[in-house]
Amino acid sequence: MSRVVLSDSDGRWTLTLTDPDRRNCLDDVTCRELGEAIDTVASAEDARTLVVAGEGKAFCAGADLPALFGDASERAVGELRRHLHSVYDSFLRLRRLDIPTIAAVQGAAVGAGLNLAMACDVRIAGPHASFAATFSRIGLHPGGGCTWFLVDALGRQRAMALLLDGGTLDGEAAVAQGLALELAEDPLARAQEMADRWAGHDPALARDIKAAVGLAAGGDFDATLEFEAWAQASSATGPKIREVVERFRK
Ligand SMILES: C/C=C/C(=O)SCCNC(=O)CCNC(=O)[C@H](O)C(C)(C)COP(=O)(O)OP(=O)(O)OC[C@H]1O[C@@H](n2cnc3c(N)ncnc32)[C@H](O)[C@@H]1OP(=O)(O)O
Repeated sequence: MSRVVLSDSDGRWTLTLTDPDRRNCLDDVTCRELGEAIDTVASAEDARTLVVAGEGKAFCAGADLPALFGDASERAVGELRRHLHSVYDSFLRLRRLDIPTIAAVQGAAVGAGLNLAMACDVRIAGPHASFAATFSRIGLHPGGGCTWFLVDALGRQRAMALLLDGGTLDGEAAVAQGLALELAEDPLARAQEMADRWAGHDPALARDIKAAVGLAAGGDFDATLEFEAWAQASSATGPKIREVVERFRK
C-alpha cells in the first residue's frame, strides 16, 4: 500500500503521509514515494499550491531509526552520508517548488519530520502539534537543513539553544517564536482554506512573491531589490492591477 497519497483539486494539491501506525516515519520506500509525489507536483502545469499533511497522531516521526541507522556502525561514513543525502533530497525537493507550500501539522514533527514541515513556506499547528529538534538528544548532529531552517525561523540564539537542548516546541510556543504561523483547531482545513485563497492569484505573481521572499530571507538585500523591481514591473501589466489603476484614474 502506498505511504504517500497525492490529490489535486484545480491545481490545489495535497500530499498526505499515510503510515499512521508507524507515525509516518521515513524509510527509503516512503522517501522514494515522497520524492515522486513532489516531482509530480513540480511538473503539473496547473499547480498553484501544495499542502503537506500526515495521517493519524503524528505529522512525521522523522527517520525510521532502525532502517536508516540500524547498521550505521558497520558502514563507512562516506557511504552513510550518501544514503542520508538521498533521504533528505527526496523531500527537500519541496523547497525547490515555485508554488506556495503549507504544512498542516496536527501532531509530532520530529527530526527529519521537523525538516519536512520546515521545508514548506508556512506551518499551521493543531492543538496536539509539536516541533522536535531532538537530534542532539539522540546523539545525532542535526541534518537535512535543520540548522538553516531553525536559524531562518527563530534567529541564531533560539536556534542554537533549541538544537543544543534537543528541545521540543508545542504549537503555542512555535507560533510565539515564529516557527509556525498560527494555531488552528483543524490545521488541515485551515491550510486548505489558505491554499484556496492563494491559488486565486495569478500564478506568476505568487511565484515571484515566493522567489523574492526567498532572496530576502537569504539576506541579500540588493539582489532582493533588483528582483522585486523586475517582478513588480512585470506584474504591472496584468489585468488586476490595471483594473485598480482604472478605478483611480481621474
Ligand atoms: C536523518 C534523520 C534523523 C532523524 O529524523 S532523528 C529523529 C528520529 N525520530 C525520533 O527520534 C522520533 C521517535 N518517535 C517518537 O518519539 C514517538 O513515536 C512519537 C512522539 C513520534 C509518537 O509517539 P506515540 O504516538 O506514543 O507513538 P509510539 O508508540 O512511540 O510509536 C508508534 C509506532 O511507531 C514506531 N515509530 C515511531 N517513530 C519511529 C521512528 N522514528 N522510527 C521507527 N519506528 C518508529 C514505534 O516503534 C511504534 O511501533 P509499534 O507500534 O510497532 O510499537
